[in-house]
Amino acid sequence: MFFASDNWAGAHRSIAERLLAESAGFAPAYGAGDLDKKIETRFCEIFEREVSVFFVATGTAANSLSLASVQRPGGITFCHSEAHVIEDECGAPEFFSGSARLVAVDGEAGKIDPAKLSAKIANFPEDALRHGRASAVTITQATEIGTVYSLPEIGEIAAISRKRNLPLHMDGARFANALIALGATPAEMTWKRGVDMLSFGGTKNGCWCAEAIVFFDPERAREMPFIRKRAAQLFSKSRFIAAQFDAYFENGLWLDLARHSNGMSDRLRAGIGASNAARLAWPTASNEVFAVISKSAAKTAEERGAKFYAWPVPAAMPELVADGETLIRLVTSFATTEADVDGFLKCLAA
Ligand SMILES: Cc1ncc(COP(=O)(O)O)c(C=O)c1O
Ligand SMILES: C[C@@H](O)[C@H](N)C(=O)O
Repeated sequence: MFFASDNWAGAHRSIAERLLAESAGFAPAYGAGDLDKKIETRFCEIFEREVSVFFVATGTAANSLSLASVQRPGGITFCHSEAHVIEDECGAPEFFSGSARLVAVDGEAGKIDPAKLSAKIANFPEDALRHGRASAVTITQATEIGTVYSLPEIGEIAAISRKRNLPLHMDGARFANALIALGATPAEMTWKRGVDMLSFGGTKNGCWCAEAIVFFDPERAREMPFIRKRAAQLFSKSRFIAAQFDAYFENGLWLDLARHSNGMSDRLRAGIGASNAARLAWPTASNEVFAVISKSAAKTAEERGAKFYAWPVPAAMPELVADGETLIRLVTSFATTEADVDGFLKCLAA
């Protein structure tokens, strides 16, 4: 019963087998091989347009280097107040961009509030020498708290960004989960709504270590080869990232894995919703569930082997948890089974 994070899951068998198959023989290094080119073409097909793709090792690298590529001296990137880039990346976005700053924007359900974004951007006029210059906006899809931006919501954030000619980045560490939750296509959920750059995550959805930066306008990608190499993120044996994506995309495996993962969270959501020993903290749509349970139920679950994290009560929801209760985060993955979910739900009823 492993619900701590999809980062705990292993690699899907098909991806592991493809890595093994690729491990023999020789191929040009540093992204110059045929398989690298094949995957770059595959990304263009998936997004229905010419894109530029850069493999990196982690989601943090994908986020930080994407934002670094559009920064300017005194630059400001606007993100949600609970965004991974501002809460969990140890200053990497600021570091790799040469000290650009992150400015938090509030919004309900883990999503940037458009009106608050407009107001924050207005605080940074183009000639604000001391205050800093608005340089980019970033949204997380699916968000850190398991919600997803609707297509119109993405379009609204993009329209605000575009008014000030600010590139819009999407942290897609759980991109496939959001696609399945919305029933959208990759193009509909990104460039067709005004997204300029994407951190495309494969690691949390069955890959061993496969992340990519995707630019929807190759002109914007001109500096990325140098930014990536300077950050020591250019894989010499890049074909092993390409091999993972090759299996990941083959026959739609990536979407099947996300569909399963979201489905296991659906099972959790239904079980918790029907329980009189727990309740959903807020509605979620991806592979993350946040629940309020009694501390005794949490203890029972942990004693029975369940792994999950307590989660900080959002500042905007001070009344969420009563005495004797705790807020927990449950994350499902491609490897989660119905037995895992049902076993956890039984702990709540114990
Ligand atoms: C929403 C989100 N973005 C980015 C990341 C960063 O990924 P990594 O831990 O691979 O740097 C994570 C990590 O799980 C995440 O949850
Ligand atoms: C904890 C957080 O940093 C990590 N990205 C996760 O989702 O598990």
